[in-house]
Amino acid sequence: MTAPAQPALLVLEDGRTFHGEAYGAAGETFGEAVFNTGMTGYQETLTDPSYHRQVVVMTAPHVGNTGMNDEDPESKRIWVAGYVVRDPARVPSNWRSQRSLDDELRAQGVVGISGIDTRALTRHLRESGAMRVGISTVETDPAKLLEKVKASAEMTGANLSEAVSTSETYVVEAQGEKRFTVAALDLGIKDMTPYRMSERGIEVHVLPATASIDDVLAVQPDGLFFSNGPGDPAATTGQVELLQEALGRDLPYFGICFGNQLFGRALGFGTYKLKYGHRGINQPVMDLTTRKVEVTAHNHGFAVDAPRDTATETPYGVATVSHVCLNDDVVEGLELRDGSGALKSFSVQYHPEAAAGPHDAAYLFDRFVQLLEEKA
Ligand SMILES: NC(=O)CC[C@H](N)C(=O)O
Repeated sequence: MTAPAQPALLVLEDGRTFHGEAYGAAGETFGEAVFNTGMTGYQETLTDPSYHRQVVVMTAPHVGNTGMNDEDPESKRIWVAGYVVRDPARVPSNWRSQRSLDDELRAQGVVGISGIDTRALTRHLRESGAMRVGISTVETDPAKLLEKVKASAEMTGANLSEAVSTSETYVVEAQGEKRFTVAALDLGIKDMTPYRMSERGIEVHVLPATASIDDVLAVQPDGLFFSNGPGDPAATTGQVELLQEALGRDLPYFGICFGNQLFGRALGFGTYKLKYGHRGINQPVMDLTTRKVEVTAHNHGFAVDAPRDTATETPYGVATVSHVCLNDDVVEGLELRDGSGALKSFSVQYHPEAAAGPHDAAYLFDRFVQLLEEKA
């Protein structure tokens, strides 16, 4: 006999209400409701710091089947503010599983809800756009929960990277012979990213989000990297100025996701909020130089506003859009070249570290190494 399920309530900012069952920790939570279409990789999703303050709805109908292990997390904790699933696995089954997802959510105090028609919820978010949401196992009155949702923090204008960043610098050593040193600003970095660099002979110094240009130069870097991270790129100023100083000193730069948005801002472009964002592991992106299409992992709710077909003169060189998403033509990559056409810096909006996701975009780490080689 299993204990009767505890009811839980989900209320969206526009009043749409779903009734489900408590999943993970009991309690109440608020955040921006977003959906992720990945059929695998829930452990990487949960521990991706970019999901800070977001309630993630999984479109995969059955979640938790392979349990949780100590190898796959992308950071030290679960960052999602809440978790919405349709049908959780009652018994995880995988040779690597160490505990159940339900137990892990509970141990980390993450409030979730199950038994939700996640298809209906996702269609609603697609039609009406990402919005605030509340989940509660204690409030039974939707109107009262709605009031709290409306009083909760918005994602637009939120500056969150410092809240998730490391407080101390740490070093990820190069595997094999050390070839280069890179200063990586942790705006919410996923562990796989420095790992992908270390595999290529890069010693990665992961710096706090508050690092100054002097902190960056102190590690005598061959290149600079800005990671993914939560929040609104338009609400970030210090890191944009840091990047501009580095570009002014001709330091080669590579950025991923938030690092692409801040690169865009450093080059003078704006950013804007997408209606419901891209979150999943099968998003088609075209490299506009080679016209090759790659299938990629995404997690972004904002994007860079830059012209597709014309180059833009900036104080640091000539900037162009290098990649676009084939679903909606959103900018997925930027390049900066000097007057002779040589690559100086670049960034992508998607996730070449691919945790979780396909490895089509791994070449971008090789491109960074090539850039460091050319500069050496
Ligand atoms: N993964 C990321 O770096 C996300 C960047 C930004 N917070 C966005 O939602 O667009």
